[in-house]
Amino acid sequence: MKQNIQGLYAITDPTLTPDEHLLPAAEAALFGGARLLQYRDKTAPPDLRRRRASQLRALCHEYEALFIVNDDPALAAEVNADGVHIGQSDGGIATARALLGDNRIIGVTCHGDLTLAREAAAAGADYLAMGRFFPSRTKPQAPPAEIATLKQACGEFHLPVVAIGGVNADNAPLLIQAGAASVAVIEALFGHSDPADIEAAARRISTLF
Ligand SMILES: Cc1ncc(COP(=O)(O)OP(=O)(O)O)c(N)n1
Ligand SMILES: Cc1nc(C(=O)O)sc1CCOP(=O)(O)O
Ligand SMILES: [Mg+2]
Repeated sequence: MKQNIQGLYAITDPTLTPDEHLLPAAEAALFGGARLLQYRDKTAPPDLRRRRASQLRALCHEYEALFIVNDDPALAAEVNADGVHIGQSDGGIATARALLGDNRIIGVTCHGDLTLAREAAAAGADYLAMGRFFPSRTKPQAPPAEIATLKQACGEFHLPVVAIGGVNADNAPLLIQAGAASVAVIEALFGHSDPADIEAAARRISTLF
């Protein structure tokens, strides 16, 4: 499972994709080639989050893609997700590892900071997420990161590095050439409402790998 952290990493967004369209939108991204899918919803009530996370896990596994839950290691454990993504304020790697065990994936936000990346790698992260590399309308306040730092991280760590922030089919090649194992994308996929357009956008990015 951990060796499959590679390729297009789709991340859901409740503002861009209303709940009633979540499953068809996610399926379109998977059909277009997404290899990982993260459920990122900070606003849905707990029951709905549980139900959607279980449904997305099943969908991802139909496409042999990895299913990751954002922010919430307890939910990831409860729905038997493949892993969790945590930021610098999301409770720490040790807590997540205690809930998820050694076989699940823990991804960690390291911004553009090699010190954070070294700490995350030493604490047992399975992938390092760096960004944001381009302006992002989804998370404009995310601190900017340099592609030179991405290149350095990809050379230094024996872990996959995921690049995020304003990524689309036109700029993704810069990140892949720098060594990113995966690019994480929200708006360039889910900014489309027609599933056929989501699928086409996913395919354009997926074929870059
Ligand atoms: C793959 C990936 N990389 C970075 C993030 C950002 O995580 P975080 O810093 O915790 O911010 P939020 O997503 O929780 O707003 C991510 N989710 N996924
Ligand atoms: C959730 C998130 N985290 C970031 C970081 O830099 O840590 S950038 C970001 C938003 C990514 O969405 P889009 O592809 O629409 O820019
Ligand atoms: Mg977070």
